[in-house]
Amino acid sequence: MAEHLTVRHASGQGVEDISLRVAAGEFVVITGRIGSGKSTLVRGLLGLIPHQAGDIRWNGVTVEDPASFLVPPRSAYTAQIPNLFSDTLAENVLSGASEEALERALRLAVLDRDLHELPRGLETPVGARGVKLSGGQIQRAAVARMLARPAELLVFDDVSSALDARTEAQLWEGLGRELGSACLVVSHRRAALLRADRIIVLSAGRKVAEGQLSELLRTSPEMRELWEEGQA
Ligand SMILES: Nc1ncnc2c1ncn2[C@@H]1O[C@H](COP(=O)(O)OP(=O)(O)OP(=O)(O)O)[C@@H](O)[C@H]1O
Repeated sequence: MAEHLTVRHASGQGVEDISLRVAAGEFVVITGRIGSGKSTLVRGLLGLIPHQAGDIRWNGVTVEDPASFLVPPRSAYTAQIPNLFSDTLAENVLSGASEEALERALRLAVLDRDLHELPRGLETPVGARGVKLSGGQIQRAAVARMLARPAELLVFDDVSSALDARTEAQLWEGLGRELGSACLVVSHRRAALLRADRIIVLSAGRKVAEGQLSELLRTSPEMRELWEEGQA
């Protein structure tokens, strides 16, 4: 879906000449150190920041305006620091999706266990004027919102602040079991790396390795270091 993509911030930093593909149903992890360009790459890919060179494609066809095209039912995204609207938790998760989707979305996002702690459960007002949720709860609510409507491609930018390692493994396993969507996941966690069909390793804005975990652990020093430092 990206061919030779270059995305630079005003500072000049960013990612250079990255090509990546995600096939239907595939689970692809983008990993790398802090500041290696993982968020810049997914934000550029989704058209949330402009790219300076390269091409974004969907089923082989160039996408002229990714920001308006890569939305449900094609693609959905959870940002590293998402926002909730000033409304109830239920409305934030549903925002127009069907009620039947709610229970599954809450369960898959591992938010169901938090509901009894909230003063009014799903009817608790959240967002700027509502009850203050933890950073993890906000991120899980955003994941639940993403899962409440079908999308062929789910993009997660680092959910590790929302989920402990075991719960993150549960999320990836649940997605695999219950949804057929392709996943593009930014993560440094072993839970994600172990689940990955393919891993893309970034370093200083460049793709330095790509492949399956076992192969990368043999061939990529950067992957080996990341794995050994892994906090999972
Ligand atoms: N909005 C911005 N404006 C200017 N430079 C930025 C901006 N966001 C990121 N950068 C720079 O671009 C480079 C890549 O950052 P990016 O956030 O994509 O890395 P990352 O791998 O996602 O890191 P993290 O693990 O912290 O999320 C870094 O050098 C960073 O300082």
